[in-house]
Amino acid sequence: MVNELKPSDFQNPSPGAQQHLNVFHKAQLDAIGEGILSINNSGIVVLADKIIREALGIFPGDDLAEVLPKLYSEAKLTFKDLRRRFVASVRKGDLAFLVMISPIQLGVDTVGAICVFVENSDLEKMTRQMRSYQELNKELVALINSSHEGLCITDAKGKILRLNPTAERLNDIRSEDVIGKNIQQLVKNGLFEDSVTAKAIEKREIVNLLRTKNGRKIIITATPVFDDDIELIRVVVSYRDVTEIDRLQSELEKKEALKDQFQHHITEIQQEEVLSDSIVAKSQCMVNVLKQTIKLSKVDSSVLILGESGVGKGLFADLIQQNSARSQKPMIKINCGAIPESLIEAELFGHEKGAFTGADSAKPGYLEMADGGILFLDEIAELPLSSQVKLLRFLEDGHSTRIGGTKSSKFNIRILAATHRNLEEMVEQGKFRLDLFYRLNVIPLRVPPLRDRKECILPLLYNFINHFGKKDGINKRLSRTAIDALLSYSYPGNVRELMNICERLVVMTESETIDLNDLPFKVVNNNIAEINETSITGNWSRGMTLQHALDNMEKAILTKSLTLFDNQKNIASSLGVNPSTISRKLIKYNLDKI
Ligand SMILES: Nc1ncnc2c1ncn2[C@@H]1O[C@H](COP(=O)(O)OP(=O)(O)OP(=O)(O)O)[C@@H](O)[C@H]1O
Repeated sequence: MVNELKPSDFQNPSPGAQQHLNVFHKAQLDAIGEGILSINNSGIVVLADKIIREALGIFPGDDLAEVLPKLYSEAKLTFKDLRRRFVASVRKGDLAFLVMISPIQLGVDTVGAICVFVENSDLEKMTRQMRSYQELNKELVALINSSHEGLCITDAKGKILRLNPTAERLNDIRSEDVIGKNIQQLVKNGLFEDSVTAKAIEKREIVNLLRTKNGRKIIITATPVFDDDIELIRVVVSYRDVTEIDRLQSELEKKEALKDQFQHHITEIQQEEVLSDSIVAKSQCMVNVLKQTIKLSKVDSSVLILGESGVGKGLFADLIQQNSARSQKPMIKINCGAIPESLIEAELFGHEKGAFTGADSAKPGYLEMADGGILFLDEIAELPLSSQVKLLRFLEDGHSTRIGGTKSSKFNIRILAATHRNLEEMVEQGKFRLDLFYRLNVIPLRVPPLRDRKECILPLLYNFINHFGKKDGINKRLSRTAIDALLSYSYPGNVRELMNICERLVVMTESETIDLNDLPFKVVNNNIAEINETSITGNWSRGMTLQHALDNMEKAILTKSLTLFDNQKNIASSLGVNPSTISRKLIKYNLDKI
């Protein structure tokens, strides 16, 4: 072996120089740090570096087909197609390698192959990670590109990195014209309309903007993205076209408004039907109560109907039932004041056979009978306290047990209650349970007394005179003076009293016209009685003579009568004196000029 190589040894080495060169080659191979192995085209190992020898135990002269058959079969493919190829996971014992096979050619002939082994455990992990990153990237690109929202991604300085097709369309630009360019510069050049990215970069926070372009409303949102060290790395700008949403929203609003209008019409039609039908309501306050009633019919809450006796509370309960979803189901009415206290619970909750003396057979209660429908508790204030507790229990959980029974049953009932009493006052006095009051008073409905809705009186009069006239086949009419007197009356018994007066007048009046004289005494004298009451206490005082007090009273009566009646004849008839007396007294009190 020669100690030093001469330049000519590299062209045409002598055997000694060749030996010297081989040492270099071997050392170079070993120094690379990867396993390197070469085979001839029969698969016999020609060269094997230190790693191959020591780690894999493969030496020159070994048959690769025997020591690494998988690698050999891949090498054979390389002999054929002369392509470099990678073989993952070539294993020997515990070791795994990634091997790159490259052909060795001498002129046009393939004389063998060289295999470079790279230890694979870390590489394999990295390759797997890389593959999953690649897949993730593909997913991300697919996601971005298929998004209906426009997306533009820039780096921390505003350089555009990516733009999806929606963003291209909404901004009227092409990716190839803008990618790699700075967004602020593009904005300056008028190519891009976006002032949010710069702001998001500057403020390092999300920035929103509403832009209208070509009749389309677009919400632009720039969201800064930070790395783990809170360094700004990207800005994601989204473009959301809200034109369609806006249009749908306004369409929805229009539809809602239309629906409300229809609903309103339906309610009005229902109200008209109701008004022309069973309930006479002329004054505004009564019309309002009717409207409220129609509305609350549609919900399923308990209603407490309040109002003086005879105002029509029962009628309103009927109206709620007729207009409710339970109209086809029973409405059971109980007058709590009309049932003896000892029987009320048995009536309400029912009883089993033999539950008490006289209970010869089992009987369902009103609650059972009203199941699915409505229970109307009229005169609820008259319900005894003991029964109030039981009713409350039922209202709380919908369960009820017959008296003498053990099985409780659940009923679905809407409760309506009515009273002419002041329940709040009764609660204060301990006569009515506060908890029951709250349960019943979910929706209070107050029916005004007739004196507070004077416009209703005349229609009610006509309604009942016609009604009773038709019933008896009699056609009656009211004289002007009779109407005046009936309009002035205070009706403490409300509509019920008015109705009774009408029935009496139709039946009792002989002539076709009902006149003042036909009216009941209380109606004719109603106003005089009112005057009397205030006059006696108001006009008489100590030291005043009886004659003086009587004169004062007479003058007050005449003054009031003049406002109530058209002429002296009617005043005389109303006060039961001669017209000449009235004329004389009017002169006496200087009232004849009025
Ligand atoms: N607005 C109205 N139009 C027509 N009839 C009415 C009207 N209001 C009441 N009535 C009639 O007057 C009568 C008395 O009405 P209702 O019995 O409903 O009064 P109420 O307030 O329940 O009285 P109570 O508190 O005494 O039970 C009924 O015959 C009813 O039909």
